Amino acid sequence: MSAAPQLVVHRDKELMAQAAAARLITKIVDAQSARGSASVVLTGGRNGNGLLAALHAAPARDAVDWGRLDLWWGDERFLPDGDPERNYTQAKEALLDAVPLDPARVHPMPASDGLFEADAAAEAYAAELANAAGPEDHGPVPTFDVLMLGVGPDTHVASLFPELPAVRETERTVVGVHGAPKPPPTRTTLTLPAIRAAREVWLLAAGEDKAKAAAIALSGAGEIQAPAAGAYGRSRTLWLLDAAAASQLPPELYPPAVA
Ligand SMILES: O=C(O)[C@H](O)[C@@H](O)[C@H](O)[C@H](O)COP(=O)(O)O
Repeated sequence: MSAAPQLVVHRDKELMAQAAAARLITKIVDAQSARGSASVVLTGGRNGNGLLAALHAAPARDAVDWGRLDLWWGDERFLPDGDPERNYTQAKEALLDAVPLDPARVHPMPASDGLFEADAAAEAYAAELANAAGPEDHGPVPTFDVLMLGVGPDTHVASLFPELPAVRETERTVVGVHGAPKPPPTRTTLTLPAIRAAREVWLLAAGEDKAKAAAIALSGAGEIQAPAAGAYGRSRTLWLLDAAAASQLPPELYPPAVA
């Protein structure tokens, strides 16, 4: 488990998205320089897609070698391929269709009109992750350089919702979700063990509607009641917030004490 979460608070959600995009570019470029490729897990939702749109517009965008980037998803809404509500569809619109990715290195989660129903789709994605893992990963998923997670107002991350079975999973890396409180009800999601395989986990929270969730998750809540509290990386856990989302954090967490 990484040390205590780090917090970075930006003025507003637009600046948070731009700063997070710049941070991601640097992280990818550093990984590609050190290891020849980079591995990133994308998240759905307004903050996740806002970051991708900011990355699309970033002046340094093409410092990334897009052909040597592996993209995975933290969760997916179990809908037909091309459905506008799929996280993959929205990521393509926000960024992916505008950059020269290697299609073999882009790994969307299965759609509902494919070969599988949701639970089997989750098993298939877990197998794809395991197939991509090497001896150096010491586990059933590749070592992601950055795994990004939007934070829901109820503290959910990916499709791990408070008290539901998926957040309690301790063995499998991907599971199906049924009866999700955030539509659509059927989803597939990485589990906390898979999330924790990442070198760095970045949690994105912008907007007043995330203030309570951020305060709960960062104040010692348990992961079953507050899944965001259980999302941490091997070497770093970074919360990227805007001032509105940070507005209810306890004073010992934010603002930082003046040295
Ligand atoms: O499929 C999804 O909906 C997302 O993966 C989900 O986990 C999202 O990141 C959060 O609900 C935050 O969404 P917003 O950024 O839109 O609040």
